[in-house]
Amino acid sequence: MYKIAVAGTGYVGLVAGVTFAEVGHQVACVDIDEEKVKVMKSGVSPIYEEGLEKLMQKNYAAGKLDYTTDYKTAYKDVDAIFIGVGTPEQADGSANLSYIATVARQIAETIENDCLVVVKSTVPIGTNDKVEQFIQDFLVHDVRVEVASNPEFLAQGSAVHDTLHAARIIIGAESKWAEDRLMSIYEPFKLPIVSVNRRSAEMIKYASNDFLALKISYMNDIANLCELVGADVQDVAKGMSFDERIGSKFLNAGIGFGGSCFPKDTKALENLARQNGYDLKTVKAAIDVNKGQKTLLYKKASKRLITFSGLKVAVLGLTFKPGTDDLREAASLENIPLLLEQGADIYAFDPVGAKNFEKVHPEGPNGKGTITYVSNVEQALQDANVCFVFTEWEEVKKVTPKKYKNLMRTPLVYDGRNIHDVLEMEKAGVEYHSVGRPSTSLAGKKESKNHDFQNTRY
Ligand SMILES: NC(=O)C1=CN([C@@H]2O[C@H](COP(=O)(O)OP(=O)(O)OC[C@H]3O[C@@H](n4cnc5c(N)ncnc54)[C@H](O)[C@@H]3O)[C@@H](O)[C@H]2O)C=CC1
Ligand SMILES: O=C(O)[C@H]1O[C@H](OP(=O)(O)OP(=O)(O)OC[C@H]2O[C@@H](n3ccc(=O)[nH]c3=O)[C@H](O)[C@@H]2O)[C@H](O)[C@@H](O)[C@@H]1O
Repeated sequence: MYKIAVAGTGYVGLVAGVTFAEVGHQVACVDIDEEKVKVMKSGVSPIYEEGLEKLMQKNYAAGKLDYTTDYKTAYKDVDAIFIGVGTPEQADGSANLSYIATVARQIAETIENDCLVVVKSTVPIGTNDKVEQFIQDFLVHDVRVEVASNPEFLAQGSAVHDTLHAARIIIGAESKWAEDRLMSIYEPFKLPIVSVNRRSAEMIKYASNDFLALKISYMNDIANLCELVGADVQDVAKGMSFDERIGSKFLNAGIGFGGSCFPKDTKALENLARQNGYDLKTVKAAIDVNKGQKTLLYKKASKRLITFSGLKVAVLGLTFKPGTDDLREAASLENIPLLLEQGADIYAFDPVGAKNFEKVHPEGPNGKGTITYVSNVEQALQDANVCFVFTEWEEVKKVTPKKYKNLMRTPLVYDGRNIHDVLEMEKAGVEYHSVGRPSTSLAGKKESKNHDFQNTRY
């Protein structure tokens, strides 16, 4: 059993702290947000993550887990401090490391024990070296302190499961002491561990996230071409997925990737490459494709409807993906202001994201149009002129073609997550547009009269 402190109780810090306690360590979760700490002490999770609240309550009651704003007491005599604070994007795309620096300074001035500092936040390559130097420079007591990298790979919506059943734990250490301590902290998880140097560990995180982002952008690029040449990207993805080298995951085309990480981590790596005089073309392309993808359906609908003024617009899904109440870089945040700007009356359904959306846009982003938050899909669809699907929540996936047809004033659906069957929608009389698939014939299919193949050599 180790005595551990975790700095930051966001998705990464809180889940790390709770799962460390669950496997037997003694954990203090530190945050600067007093309200958050109060909420957590009362047994309530400040974020929506399946299974998290239960584990919080269980380990808090067992005395293995505590929450505090008092970092001085929390850091003073622990074996390890995990840093899980944010590294948000700055205007030039680089990562903002000021939160990390603040914690490093607090650690340097506080620790009275030999301590391993572990950077869990996603940080540019070389940051761990700087954090270690910084702590050494400001160290008040004569203790041994080293920094190790331990990037996190959990996905929001399945954070607890992903942590307890992670595909691998990455450890980036520069000494046997640091490596051994981190390995034994993770020993009770019984998971595969890959131990490398700090810079490689930092790179593994960016390379993994950006590879996944690239995979999505690649499929979106192919989807856009599919539309032009009459192929169906879902069938294409299915055909590709049987090749084990490609795999079946992250092949879903749609209105692009959002969330707190892919958008910022692609930009941060591209920025880092630029700083080093290297043109990271593949990642740049992934960013570029994603930019165009987010408002693709809005643009299509604008062409079709000319204006949204006075129209009732059903919006299904606000969060960047299902299973989370997080809105960061969600497609809804780009599309809804455009719709409101044109005077649309939006009826938005999201099982958990509405409250957060309201916080960001309390009166509607631009003062034009209106936005009403409803508690079920039926209320959103009732008498709507057009519907946009932004998030593939189960409640949304379950909407039948008949329901669209019967509830909407005009059954016109723009699906950014490709969740419905094109033919079924057509049969029910719904005009259906998705990404990289043929639209229903009600939308007017283009017949190809192209005989160029006669001149093509294969
Ligand atoms: N959200 C995710 O799914 C994943 C995030 N990451 C990375 O982990 C890092 C953290 O991300 P999130 O957990 O999403 O961040 P978050 O923004 O949800 O949480 C950060 C927390 O740190 C607190 N904080 C700020 N300064 C502090 C200080 N000096 N002492 C203590 N607490 C402080 C904030 O009040 C906040 O509660 C980022 O680098 C991110 O890229 C990595 C994998 C997954
Ligand atoms: O570093 C991070 O923060 C995390 O980023 C992602 O996790 P997350 O952002 O929670 O969500 P994902 O499930 O990866 O989805 C990200 C975005 O990609 C989109 N996506 C995903 C898969 C797909 O096939 N198509 C697609 O458009 C989703 O709709 C969503 O907007 C990674 O999956 C995690 O491994 C990583 O730890």
